[in-house]
Amino acid sequence: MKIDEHIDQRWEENEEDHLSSAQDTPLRRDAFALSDQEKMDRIQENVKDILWTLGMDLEDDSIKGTPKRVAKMFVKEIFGGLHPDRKPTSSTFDNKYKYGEMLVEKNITLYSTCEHHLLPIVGKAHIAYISNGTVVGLSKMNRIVDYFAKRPQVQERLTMQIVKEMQAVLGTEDVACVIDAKHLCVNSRGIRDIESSTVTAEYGGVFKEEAKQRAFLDYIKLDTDFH
Ligand SMILES: Nc1nc2c(ncn2[C@@H]2O[C@H](COP(=O)(O)OP(=O)(O)OP(=O)(O)O)[C@@H](O)[C@H]2O)c(=O)[nH]1
Ligand SMILES: [Zn+2]
Repeated sequence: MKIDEHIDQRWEENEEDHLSSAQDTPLRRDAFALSDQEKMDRIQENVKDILWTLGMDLEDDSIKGTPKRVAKMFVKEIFGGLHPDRKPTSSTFDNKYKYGEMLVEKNITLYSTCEHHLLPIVGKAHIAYISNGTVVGLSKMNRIVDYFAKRPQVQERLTMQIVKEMQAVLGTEDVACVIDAKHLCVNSRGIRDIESSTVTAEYGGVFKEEAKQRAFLDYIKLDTDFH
């Protein structure tokens, strides 16, 4: 059986309704019909083909393991966050101590991959929220960033996905995220501007108010002009 027929057949067996929104990563409905191992086997052959086409000697000691390495890196590492099973479970707690101000988790290290060129995006994410009775373990914010970053991404979508997930976990709209990142597709090729970086922001609930945004940006000391 050809692999695509195989995917179709598995999809028929597992079909369930899937409502997607604008912030969702554009996945096909059969995205998880293949197992991780089947994906790695297939990608390994694809990478071998690319290297062979480029004229590389695949018998060379240093290169012969590359197709397998790249396949594993794609499926298990840099695109590992495509699979919903890998979404981190976020422990939440009652806000017993009644902390009512903004909580900011800043300078979260971010490594993602630009979906236009498959080159790295490297930067920092900053998240703020105001509890409405629930608080989340601090490290869970770093984990949420990492999960959504491990996909082919555009920075705008990544920023929105982080906010949407935090809102769902905390049961409040009052969540904000700012990302400041360098795109290697801009820095190392194409226009080759090593200095430029990209800042994106998503503000939910009370963070739509300018005063709250200012307070958040003050915490993270990002020099952003409003007008
Ligand atoms: N909006 C947005 N654009 C991105 C992001 N990452 C990369 N890009 C841009 O996607 C665009 C793709 O443009 P194309 O003209 O199709 O590709 P290209 O010919 O390689 O373009 P150059 O990079 O200008 O050489 C480029 O301008 C990238 O800078 C992102 O996260 N958000
Ligand atoms: Zn790019």
